[in-house]
Amino acid sequence: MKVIEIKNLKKTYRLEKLDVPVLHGVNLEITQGEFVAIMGQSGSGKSTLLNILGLLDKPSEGSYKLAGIETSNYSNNELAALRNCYLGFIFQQFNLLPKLTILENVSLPAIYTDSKDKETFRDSLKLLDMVGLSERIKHRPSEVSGGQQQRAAIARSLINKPLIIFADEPTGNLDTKSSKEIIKILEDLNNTGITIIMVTHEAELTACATKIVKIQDGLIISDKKIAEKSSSNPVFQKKTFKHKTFSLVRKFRDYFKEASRSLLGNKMRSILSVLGIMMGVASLIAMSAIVNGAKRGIAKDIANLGKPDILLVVPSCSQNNTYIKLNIDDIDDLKKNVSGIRTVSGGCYQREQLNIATNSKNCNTMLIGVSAVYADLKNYYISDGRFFTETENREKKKVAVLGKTVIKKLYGDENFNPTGKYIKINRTDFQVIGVLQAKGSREWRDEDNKVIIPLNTALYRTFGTKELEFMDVQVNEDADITKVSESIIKRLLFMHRLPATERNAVRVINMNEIKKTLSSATRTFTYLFGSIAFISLLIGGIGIMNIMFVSVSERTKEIGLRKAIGANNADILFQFIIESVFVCCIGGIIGILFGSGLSVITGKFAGWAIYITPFSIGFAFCFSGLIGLTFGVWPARKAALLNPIDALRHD
Ligand SMILES: Nc1ncnc2c1ncn2[C@@H]1O[C@H](COP(=O)(O)OP(=O)(O)OP(=O)(O)O)[C@@H](O)[C@H]1O
Repeated sequence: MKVIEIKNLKKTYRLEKLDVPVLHGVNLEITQGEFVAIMGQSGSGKSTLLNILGLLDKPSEGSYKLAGIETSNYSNNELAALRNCYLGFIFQQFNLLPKLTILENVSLPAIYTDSKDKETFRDSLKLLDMVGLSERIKHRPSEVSGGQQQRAAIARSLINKPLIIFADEPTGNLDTKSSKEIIKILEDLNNTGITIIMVTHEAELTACATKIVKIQDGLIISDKKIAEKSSSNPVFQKKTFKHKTFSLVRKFRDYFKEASRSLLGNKMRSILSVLGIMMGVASLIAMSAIVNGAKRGIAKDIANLGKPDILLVVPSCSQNNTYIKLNIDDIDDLKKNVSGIRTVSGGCYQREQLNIATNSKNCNTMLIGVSAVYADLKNYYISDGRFFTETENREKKKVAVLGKTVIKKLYGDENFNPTGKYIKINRTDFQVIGVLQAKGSREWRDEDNKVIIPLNTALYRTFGTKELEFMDVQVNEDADITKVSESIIKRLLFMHRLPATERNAVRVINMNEIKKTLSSATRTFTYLFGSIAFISLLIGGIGIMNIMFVSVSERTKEIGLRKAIGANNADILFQFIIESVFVCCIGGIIGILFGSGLSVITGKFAGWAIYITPFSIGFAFCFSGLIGLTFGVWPARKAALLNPIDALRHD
């Protein structure tokens, strides 16, 4: 049976502006089981012909039938499958992958087939035994001699049980003894029915050939059959030349294995790739931790501002150095005479910190005197006991509500319930009637380090003053807050007998405005830090792309070899994309750990609130994978589209 039939085959290489015709209409027939030696002078076109016969290159013109089927109708992927299943290659340069062991090199073509791992392992061992390399399976190519490398390459070419073996000057780099050994192996293989097509310069190596084809200036000048030999390889009849498909799961497992192998094989390059993305992810995590911490703090501040629609009234200094001395009568006056007001709370606090003593323990804290409605307006919740009533306020009762920090300082345990007990404020006994629910501390400010007493008690018994420091005015829901604010100023100026020109003697602050400002500051923070982190990740991604391009360029020969032994475009594309995604995900994980550690340490030293959310961790990880995918596609595509023979010839 004719296994190869070519008619009028031409090949012209196209250089930039120059056409180089190499084969000028070659006709050749090879029968199954033959051992063909192709000979000719250097530059005559032997390798070009062999590469076309081996489906590594395409002819410019003419017909090439492999097993009776025209090959020009096959797609690139089908050609890859044909190379993988039916053809074996032995190169002058051996083309073993230096980072893989001899055993791994031999098994390599099997990863592009559907054969089982165990089978491949067993077959590889058998083949290595056959070529006399059983003792060297764990060695790397650089650790064995040239002859041994070529024997390993022969074993590799046999792993998928090929029907034809193409050998391009297989002994070109070997000494005489090794050359003889290699030719002997090829002869033995030919005796099992495998067709051998070998390019050689050396006439003595053609002793075992059954046919010698001589080529000169791109034309066959002699095609001489020396011995009659043909075989009817039973495998040949069983096999069909069609593209095989096999489990995607297995394919991806192999891509993953190849990617990790290649990353481990190029540690320095992998570390550099990981580093770039790691820094990007670390900055993303650190920034999101800081922004989320700040957001939480701001949210707490907003909550501490109390109910919505509250106006804070505070004395202020006008241009004439006048300021309104707010007093307790203003509270009732505003309630009565300004429409749109729901309730008013007055307040004063001791700026100098007080000494509160009980059981001989002292504690410095903030003493605040407020109206009974204050707790409701400012969202103060009581964890034990109760807040004081308006009656207790009017009757100047000596009762106090304590914050958790005060309790901890006085009783040693913040969970202690001191209701009913007495504490001394300025040598006067106050009964503790309630405990404030913890609000937490924010940077230097501890919201729980306070004692609240009724306003009248504070003014008349403790502070000895009639001046209020602030008033909180809650506005009706349907009222226009700006108008109410204006009316309050007018009423206070009137009550304190000040002209309208002194309107700056009091300030009315709209808490809603403050809330809006805080929220918009949070948003600005998020966008600012988010874009910085995004840019640093982008830079990391561009770094990955550069390194991947370098990797593709460094490994062009490897890509050529993989394609020669059967990898199709998708195999190469996925291998490189998975490598890039894999590197980015590892960079992402290290970046998450590094960024979290960094933000916690920075937070401790700078006194910033830090909050690392599971979302930001998940987002950083997925985003780093996405960066790997996005920036890996271009280099991977470049690798996938390489022509096998051009890639193999790459230096
Ligand atoms: N990719 C290419 N682009 C342009 N010219 C090429 C290319 N490959 C080969 N050639 C040219 O084609 C001609 C034949 O090359 P080929 O490698 O087939 O010769 P050969 O007979 O195998 O030679 P040798 O025995 O020295 O390997 C040479 O002149 C070579 O320069």
